[in-house]
Parts: sequence; structure tokens; C-alpha cells
Amino acid sequence: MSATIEQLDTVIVDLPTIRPHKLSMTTMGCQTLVILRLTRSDGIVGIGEATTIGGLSYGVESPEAIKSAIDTYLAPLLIGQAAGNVNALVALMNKCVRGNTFAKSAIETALLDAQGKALGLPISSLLGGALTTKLPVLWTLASGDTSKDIAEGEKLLAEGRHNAFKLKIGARDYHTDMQHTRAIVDALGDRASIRVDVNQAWDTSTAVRGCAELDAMGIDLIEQPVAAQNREALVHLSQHCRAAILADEAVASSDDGFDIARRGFIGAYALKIAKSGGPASVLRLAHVAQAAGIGLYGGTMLEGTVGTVASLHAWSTLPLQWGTEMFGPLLLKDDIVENPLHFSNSSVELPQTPGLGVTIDEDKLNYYRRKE
Ligand SMILES: O=C(O)C[C@H]1C=CC(=O)O1
Ligand SMILES: [Mn+2]
Repeated sequence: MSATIEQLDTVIVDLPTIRPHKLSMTTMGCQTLVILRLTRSDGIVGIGEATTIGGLSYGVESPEAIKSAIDTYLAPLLIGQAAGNVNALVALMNKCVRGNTFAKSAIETALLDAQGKALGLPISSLLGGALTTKLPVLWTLASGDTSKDIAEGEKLLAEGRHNAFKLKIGARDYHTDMQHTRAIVDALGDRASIRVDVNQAWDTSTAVRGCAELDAMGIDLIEQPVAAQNREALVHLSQHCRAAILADEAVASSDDGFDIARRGFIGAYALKIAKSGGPASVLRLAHVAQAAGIGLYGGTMLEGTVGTVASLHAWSTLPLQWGTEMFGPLLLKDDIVENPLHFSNSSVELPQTPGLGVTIDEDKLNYYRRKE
């Protein structure tokens, strides 16, 4: 008899960051992960993670709401169902629960982890196979202080840990942001690819001016310069700017991807498992992008190791013109897995053991779990 889903357990975990991480909408001093354990009738346990940024300041699901959506709605829906058919379970979740892609992503990850363990295959194999087992990883310089960012970039270049940096701008006034970016390009730009993420902070005319100025500085990639809803401007910028434009908050589902492509967008899409509902569901968006000639980038919600590895399994099956930013675990002071990822030479290694390839460290989980 095939295994059924018996139990879903969620815990909220708060992990401190190694330094403040400053984005246009919030400054993080801690990252909150929702860790899911899904137990099957054959005794196999799959793990998953749902993580957002800054409570409700970045996405529409808070960690507390994600836990509640799983505990109250998704768990009762799934318990008793056959555990091995991920497509059927995703279809059931999408039929009965609207939105809530962060919560669904944790579940899809746990289902794939469990099924991979049952079949003795890594998740990437369940998704059709990895094109590579080493993926490029950039680092985000976002301490909020230009000289600290330069020192951090110099150290990481010297260690050979990263050769591409993303700068977070948009929180401060336009001139301060431009001065900050120029100083970093002057200091590090001859040895590293420098990209910026504006996180939706500019109106259209500021974005037209800003993208031209960033272009002239030699910035390679400009991420989400305008509001997520301002698709006209995003398309216009992608067609008029020499630097590539990366759509992040503007693109979550394959429908978003199709609409933006249909309007004539020619940049790249930041894929994130949390935006699309999991490591299998995100591939639909990737395939729309590929059909439209749009580039791919492996994006992060600054997940811990579980969410990062889940994403890496999906990214490994795709040609990524712009690499990945799967550095989340390196931004955290500690980890809740027994076998952390290996980052070196500007890349990370994809685990090859069955399922995700990571095991929870129960003592660490217990230490960092939120005590209600
Ligand atoms: O891209 C975002 O908007 C969010 C996140 C990804 C990397 C980082 O530093 O912040
Ligand atoms: Mn972004």
C-alpha cells in the first residue's frame, strides 16, 4: 500500500543575522523561519521551510500567518492523502486554498524531501535532473554604511567566497544612493560584477533617470526599480536600458511571467520558491521565461539552509544566465541543520543524498524555536 500523509508539524524559528541587513522597506537583525515536518505512514519525515523578510514588510504572508495557514487549513486538507504524488497534492492545495504560496512552498518542499527519501533520489532528480551540482552565489552588501560595505566586499573577494555583489538601494534619497553605488563600483567594480536592487522604491521618472545613471556607472543588473504593479515602466526600462532589468516583486506566478513577457519585457526573472509555491511549482514560471527568451536568476527570500537547498535543487535543473543569490545561511549567525552547505569559489555545492540532503539538528531547533 502506498504511504499516506499522517501529520504536519510547524515551528517558528528566530535566528539572529551576522549584521543588520538594510533593504528599502526594512532593516533585518533577525530572520524568522517557519520549519515544517511532514510525517508519512511509512515513517518517512520530509522537511520544508517557509521564510519571508521583515514580518509583513516584504510579502503578504507573515511567519505567524504561514504557520496558521498550514496548521488550520492545509494540514487537515492533506492528512490521509496519498503522499507520493506531488502534482496531485499541489493541485488539491491550489483548488482549496487561494494564494498562500509561502506556506504551500514549505509543504511542496517537505513532500519532495519525503518522496526523494522514499525513492533514494535527490529532489533535483525528481524534478528531471540537475544540469550542474555547483551553482554560482553572489553576496548582498547591505550594512547601510558605504565604507563597511566596501570592507566587507574586499574581505569576501580576498577569501574568494564571492565575485558578484548586489547592493540594496532605495531606502535613502536618490543622491545618497548614487554616491554609495558609485563608491562601491569604484572600489570593487574592476574585480566583481556589481548589481543593485531598488526593491520597488522609485517612481517611473526617477527610475528612467536612475537606470541611465547606473548604466553609465557600469552596473550589470538593476532589480525591481519600480513598484511591482508598474509593469509598463518595467517593460519600458528593460527595452531602453543597456543594463539588464531583473523583475523580482513583479513576478511570482507563471501568469505574471506570461503577462510581463507578452508586454515585451526583455530582462530576467528572479525566481523564488516562496513566490511561486515551491521548488516544483516555480519551474512553470521558469519555463514561461525560457519560452519568451527572458533570462533566469535563482532568487532568495533570505531563507535558512532548508529553504536554500530546496531552491538550489530547482535552480540546478535550469540554465541560469544570472546565477543565484542563495547566500541566506551565510547571513545567519547559526544554523539549525547538522550538515551546513559548502560555499567556496563564488559557488555552493548541491547535496546529492536523497531528498533535500539536509538533516535538522534537533538541539539547535529547540534552542532557536519561538517559545509561545
Ligand atoms: O531580493 C530581494 O528583494 C530580497 C533579498 C534577496 C537578497 C537580499 O539581500 O534580499
Ligand atoms: Mn529583490
